[in-house]
Amino acid sequence: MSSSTSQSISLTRYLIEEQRAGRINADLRLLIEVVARACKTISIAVGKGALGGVLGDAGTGNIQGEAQKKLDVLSNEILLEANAWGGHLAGLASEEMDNSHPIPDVYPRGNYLLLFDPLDGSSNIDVNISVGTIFSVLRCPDGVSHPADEHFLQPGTSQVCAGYTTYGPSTMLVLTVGNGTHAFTLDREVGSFMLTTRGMTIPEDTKEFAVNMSNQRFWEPPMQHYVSDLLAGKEGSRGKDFNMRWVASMVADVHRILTRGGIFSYPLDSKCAAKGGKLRLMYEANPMSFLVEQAGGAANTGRQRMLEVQPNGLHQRVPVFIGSKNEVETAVRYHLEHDTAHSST
Ligand SMILES: O=P(O)(O)OC[C@H]1O[C@](O)(COP(=O)(O)O)[C@@H](O)[C@@H]1O
Ligand SMILES: [Mg+2]
Ligand SMILES: [Mg+2]
Repeated sequence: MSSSTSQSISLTRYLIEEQRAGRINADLRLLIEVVARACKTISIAVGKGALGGVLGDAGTGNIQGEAQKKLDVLSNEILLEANAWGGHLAGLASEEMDNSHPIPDVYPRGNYLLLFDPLDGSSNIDVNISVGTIFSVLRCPDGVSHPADEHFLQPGTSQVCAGYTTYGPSTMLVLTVGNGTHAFTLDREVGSFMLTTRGMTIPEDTKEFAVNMSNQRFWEPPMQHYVSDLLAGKEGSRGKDFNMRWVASMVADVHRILTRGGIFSYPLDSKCAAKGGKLRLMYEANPMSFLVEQAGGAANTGRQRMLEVQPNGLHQRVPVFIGSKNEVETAVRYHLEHDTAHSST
């Protein structure tokens, strides 16, 4: 499993190590620092809860057709403000904004594109359960000075960095720049993210699954079959008992999996089929998939490796199976066997 570090180094020191090793350049290092600083500000706002007047609905909606929470809007503004001045971006895109935003000429600009889910797990904000921020970094295509939505539509394999922050009992940042996945814990006294787990690794097998079971009757047959075999336990074809967890904050569910293994899935169901799924490819599924693959896990739509999906829209939704490698492959096998058996009919 992963190695917790007795002598913890700061995020800045870790990023300088990566830059010295030639794996990242100064611009990406500074961009990550800007995002981390914005997440510290969000962590303070989340931590204030009712005292800070940040709970409840904002009274506005987003392009997803969802009612925005005050913290969705506030977190988005904090990330926008911090990155507009950062000087490392050509453009950014967010769950809470209809279209991407090129960085205006008056600001210092860079060659990266940032995508983010400013506040993940919004349904848990008002009930004091862990929420988070998820982000993904791509390169701006050469010769493009004012990137538009289409310039962000790069497959997950093109990500140069991905991360999330969880605002829970402690605030943690989990990050990859393509050299493993590492966890940093915010030391509130010092105000710095300190490396607490270097090289997170996900066990290949697991006895723990996470899915919103209340959607069961809307699932496709292969998903019904897969989950009923999990629930059948050791008396069933899987020959072992499985436990279930569902926080309803993807960051919290995936963090548990990066820490002790498991499988998280938000499959296609007849309620969200027209939209292609519930969770968003560009700023939820792709960054989480990069982090999980870098920790030895797997991520799939049920029919395709997540990171190879060619995006067709900024807010595109996809089915998600992510976590322990062998368990994700098992879930995929149920789908492929079903599709093969039903391909002629
Ligand atoms: O409400 P459900 O069906 O349990 O869905 C929960 C899922 O929706 C999400 O809250 C969607 O993300 P946002 O909160 O960023 O919109 C995920 O974090 C979570 O995994
Ligand atoms: Mg989300
Ligand atoms: Mg969100």
